[in-house]
Amino acid sequence: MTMVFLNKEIRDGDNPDLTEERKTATFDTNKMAEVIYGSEKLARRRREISQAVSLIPELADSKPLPFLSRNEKILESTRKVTALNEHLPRLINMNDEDEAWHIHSEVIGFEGNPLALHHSLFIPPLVIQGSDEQHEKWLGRAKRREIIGCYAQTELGHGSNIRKLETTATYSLSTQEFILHTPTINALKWWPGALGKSSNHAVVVASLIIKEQNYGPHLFMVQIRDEQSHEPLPGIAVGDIGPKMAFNGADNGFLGFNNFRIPRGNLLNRHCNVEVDGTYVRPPHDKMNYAGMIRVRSRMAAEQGTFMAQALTIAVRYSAVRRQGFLENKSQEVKVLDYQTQQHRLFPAIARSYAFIFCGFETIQKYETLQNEMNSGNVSLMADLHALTSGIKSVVTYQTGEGIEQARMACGGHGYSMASYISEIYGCAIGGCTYEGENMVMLLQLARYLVKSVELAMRGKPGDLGPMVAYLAYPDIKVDLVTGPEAYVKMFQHISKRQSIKATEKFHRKMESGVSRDEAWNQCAVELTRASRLHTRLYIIETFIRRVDSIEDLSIKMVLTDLMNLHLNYELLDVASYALEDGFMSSTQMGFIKNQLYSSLEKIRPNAVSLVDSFQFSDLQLRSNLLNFLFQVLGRRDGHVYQNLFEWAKSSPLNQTEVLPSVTQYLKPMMEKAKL
Ligand SMILES: CC/C=C\C/C=C\C/C=C\C/C=C\C/C=C\C/C=C\C=C\C(=O)SCCNC(=O)CCNC(=O)[C@H](O)C(C)(C)COP(=O)(O)OP(=O)(O)OC[C@H]1O[C@@H](n2cnc3c(N)ncnc32)[C@H](O)[C@@H]1OP(=O)(O)O
Ligand SMILES: Cc1cc2nc3c(=O)[nH]c(=O)nc-3n(C[C@H](O)[C@H](O)[C@H](O)COP(=O)(O)OP(=O)(O)OC[C@H]3O[C@@H](n4cnc5c(N)ncnc54)[C@H](O)[C@@H]3O)c2cc1C
Repeated sequence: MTMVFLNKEIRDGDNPDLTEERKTATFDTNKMAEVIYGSEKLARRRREISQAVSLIPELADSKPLPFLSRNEKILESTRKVTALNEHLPRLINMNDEDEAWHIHSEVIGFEGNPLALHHSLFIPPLVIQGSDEQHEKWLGRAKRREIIGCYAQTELGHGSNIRKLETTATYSLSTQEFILHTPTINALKWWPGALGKSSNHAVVVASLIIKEQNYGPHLFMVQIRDEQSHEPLPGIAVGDIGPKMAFNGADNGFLGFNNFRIPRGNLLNRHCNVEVDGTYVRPPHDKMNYAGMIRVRSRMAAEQGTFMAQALTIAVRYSAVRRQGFLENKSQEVKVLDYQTQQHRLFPAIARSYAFIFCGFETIQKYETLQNEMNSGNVSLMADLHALTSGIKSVVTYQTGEGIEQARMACGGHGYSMASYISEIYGCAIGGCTYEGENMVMLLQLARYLVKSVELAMRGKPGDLGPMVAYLAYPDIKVDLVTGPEAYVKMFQHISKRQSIKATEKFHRKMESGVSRDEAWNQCAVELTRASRLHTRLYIIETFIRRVDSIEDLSIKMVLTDLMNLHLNYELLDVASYALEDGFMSSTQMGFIKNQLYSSLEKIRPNAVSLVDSFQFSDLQLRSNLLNFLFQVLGRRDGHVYQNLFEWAKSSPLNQTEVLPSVTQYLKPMMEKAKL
């Protein structure tokens, strides 16, 4: 197989409609990939990895995954991930997390696997919260995969409100051990990925109790299964929680403890500790134990942006080969991509994918700075990054869900088939609205920060506002949108500021009228979450503009400017009512935004296929290659969807026999009976 990524390069046998699209592009997709992934080297490495993977047959799916049972899915994902691990040292730089993520998502896809959480949720908290001694003890073993782990925090009864987790870790002075216990059914750990059947270790989050005092949630390293037999250890009840909307190649699980003892040294104690005599040593920040969650949230914008980009690659390519209906020329049906409604469905989502990826790389860097600062004892950046990532995680997951669903609908009936792969992407991505902090809960976390910031501004202390919220104290000066992106930012700042102030004032008025603080907060919660969304969308816009400003290559800058303008107009139109309400935006400006939006769609049209080609997802990653094996087929780079859809249907297990037992056992007798 030849892997070809240059948009202008034409491959024999590709669907001519797609070839035509690639010819009209005004830029080089390899150059765009450098911008998306950060550098020539990073983009090239991704291509090299995809190329290498494509040459190893055992890394491909052996069957179309939707036709497999749950057990078969887990077996298949485990087969692939263990085969992959054998090849990894040769294929990637083992210290590079992005390369690891890329190769896993290529080989495993969205079905998950029993090691996915080992790398993303078990090792990181051990690194962040474990002492050097603890790293010595477990980290090497974990990295070598001598042990398999997961992150067990959520319980049957509590996920969002961590302070109320019921699993206890009681310090025993006499034996210098912690006794882990699950006092009620509600306290069973519930959801942790890879816990059910695969892990033999877990980082367990439990309430630390010393001399009957509760010190809140802390992290403990716990062995849950025997390393030889893989049987649960005495005092442990563990199992799978059953099938989910997606991610069924992974075994999310439950876990209960019956007075299960672990040594004192198993409390992850880089930042806090329990001394032999039971003295508690506080961490430098109250929420230090939550740092791992900030880390994961900081990675979600780029991750979700990539998920949406995959669905869009499938939908845009398909829309360029799907012909249905007529425009002016009645002798040939048009590509559905030529319909304005189709463009409006897909192009703003392409812009959001780019925006999320750009924003995501910034937040990952911010987290790395935080991590370095924390290691040297400075925790002052935690509050800001917690607020920022809480908002970003919520907005990107929701909008990614919207974008993927639009991609599905854009593929008509074939989008609803699992052959499109879009439902699997959707099922996995939409989980992001819930995992790593339910979206409303996280928006309300950001709202706390915004309310405090507005209060500072109201108290005449704008100098105390961080750069992220400085605009809350800016004066209102009308803007002329014709002048370009800065004016859009100012308009958005006004909208966001006004909503934050309105929500804060409402909250204050409620309290002044005698309503308790918590009740007043709840009565303003919808307005508060609106403020958080606006603030976050403003932040994403600003990162997009910053990124485009930094680009030197003219052809790339031009097409990304078109995409950015589309984003600016789409986003502003979506929230225009906030600015129309107080007259900050005129109806003439509203008309201008709409016209700009429609003209952006036209400008993007010739580059649409190349904009998605630039993500450089392989056919394997999109589950769209149908070489020796049968996979999902809609997003194929070569555009040959129809014959492959037919092959896919033929491979359905239902078609392996002409007459099914459902017919012989039930339908046939029913019809016979009806004849009597
Ligand atoms: C190598 C790659 C391998 C494989 C890849 C293969 C394939 C890829 C393809 C697909 C994979 C895709 C996806 C994966 C699929 C599944 C996901 C799997 C994992 C999911 C994991 C989880 O979900 S883990 C559990 C996460 N749980 C949560 O997030 C819980 C949310 N709740 C909380 O965080 C807290 O309870 C709370 C923050 C909401 C409230 O905490 P609380 O203690 O009650 O605090 P408050 O009283 O509200 O606030 C007090 C002050 O504290 C401040 N605060 C709170 N948190 C923080 C913080 N983290 N940092 C700093 N400050 C914080 C808060 O702001 C308050 O401050 P004030 O000043 O206002 O007082
Ligand atoms: C695919 C997947 C993988 C997961 N993997 C893991 C894992 O590996 N490890 C792990 O520990 N956990 C994991 N989880 C669990 C996940 O983190 C929790 O489900 C999530 O944090 C939400 O908590 P919850 O289930 O308690 O939701 P709830 O909090 O019960 O949410 C229910 C509703 O209540 C609302 N609500 C709750 N509190 C408030 C509030 N204060 N204000 C306003 N509204 C509120 C929510 O907005 C929501 O609408 C996973 C979950 C999923 C779906």
